[in-house]
Amino acid sequence: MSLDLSIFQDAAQYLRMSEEKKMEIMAKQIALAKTIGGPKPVWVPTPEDPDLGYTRGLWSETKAGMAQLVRDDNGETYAVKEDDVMECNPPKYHQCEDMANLTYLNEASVLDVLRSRYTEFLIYTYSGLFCVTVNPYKMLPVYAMYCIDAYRGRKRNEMPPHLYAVADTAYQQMLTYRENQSMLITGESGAGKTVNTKKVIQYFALVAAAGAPAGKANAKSAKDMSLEDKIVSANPALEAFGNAKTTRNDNSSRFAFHILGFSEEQIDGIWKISAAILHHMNMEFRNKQREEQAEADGTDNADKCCFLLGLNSSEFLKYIYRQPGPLLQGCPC
Ligand SMILES: Nc1ncnc2c1ncn2[C@@H]1O[C@H](COP(=O)(O)OP(=O)(O)OP(=O)(O)O)[C@@H](O)[C@H]1O
Repeated sequence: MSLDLSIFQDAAQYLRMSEEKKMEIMAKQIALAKTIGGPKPVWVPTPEDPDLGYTRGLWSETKAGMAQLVRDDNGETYAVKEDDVMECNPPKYHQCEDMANLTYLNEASVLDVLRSRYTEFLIYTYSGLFCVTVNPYKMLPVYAMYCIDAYRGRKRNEMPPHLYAVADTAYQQMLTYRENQSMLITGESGAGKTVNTKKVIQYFALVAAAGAPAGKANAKSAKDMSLEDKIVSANPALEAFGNAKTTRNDNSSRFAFHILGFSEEQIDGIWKISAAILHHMNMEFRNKQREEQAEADGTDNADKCCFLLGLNSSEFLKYIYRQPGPLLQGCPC
């Protein structure tokens, strides 16, 4: 029996294609495949368009071990070693939810599945145990409370791919086997690791709180809620100090420490140290011949840095930047 997508409300279209849409796409794919018993449908590299990577074509013939691939779009022939030919998958695997099921698991087919799903904003796709996520750069309603409810305690293979299914599997296994579980979230800068990590933490916080035994749940609710708040808030607080601006992700975060139980004095100290490091990084030095003779320029960055750290700035400069030999030798700080 197919899953009733109405449980996902607004999020349904971002999680699984409707049966009508699937049929429509399948018909198009069958038309593209077109050559049952004829030349094999294959992926042809598109060197003129590296972003596209591959386009559809047919394996027309083989000459001296080189397969002659003819592109569907412009009829050009491209020769590749026979062993390197990447065959297209049967139409039923187009936009499939688990790439481990592909008949031909090759780079072009993986890219095709991910790209074609992404154009429909189906951002989660399984590859066996892995869940591949493509950053949508817009908030989809797939993290709503009703989605969390829908994935809770359900079998992974009966639900559309989602990070929550992976999180739920880990949670259920932890309860069943009484063993710690790990999730690896990896990807390039800006891929969405932080956002997805936060969603996982949120999932655990909500599911674990909801799963507390009746009676106990009420008695402990205020305490549990503050624990949830602490768990969800811990990541951004770490993020604020651990993050850096990259060419792909500004990821700047500003989040307040009170929830995590830091005292006013500790918070003040953290801001002072952070500001001191920033001023220190902004210090410039007049170029003397030898590095150890460098002098701070006329800006007040050194003064600000030392004020924040409670140091005497002339002593600081003298010992850190002008003293020959080991840097911190004799430093009064
Ligand atoms: N699932 C998502 N839905 C909506 N937007 C997202 C999603 N994932 C990522 N983004 C967007 O992409 C931006 C970058 O994502 P994120 O900070 O999670 O990347 P990252 O992999 O942690 O990067 P870095 O390695 O640089 O820390 C986010 O600030 C957010 O705007």
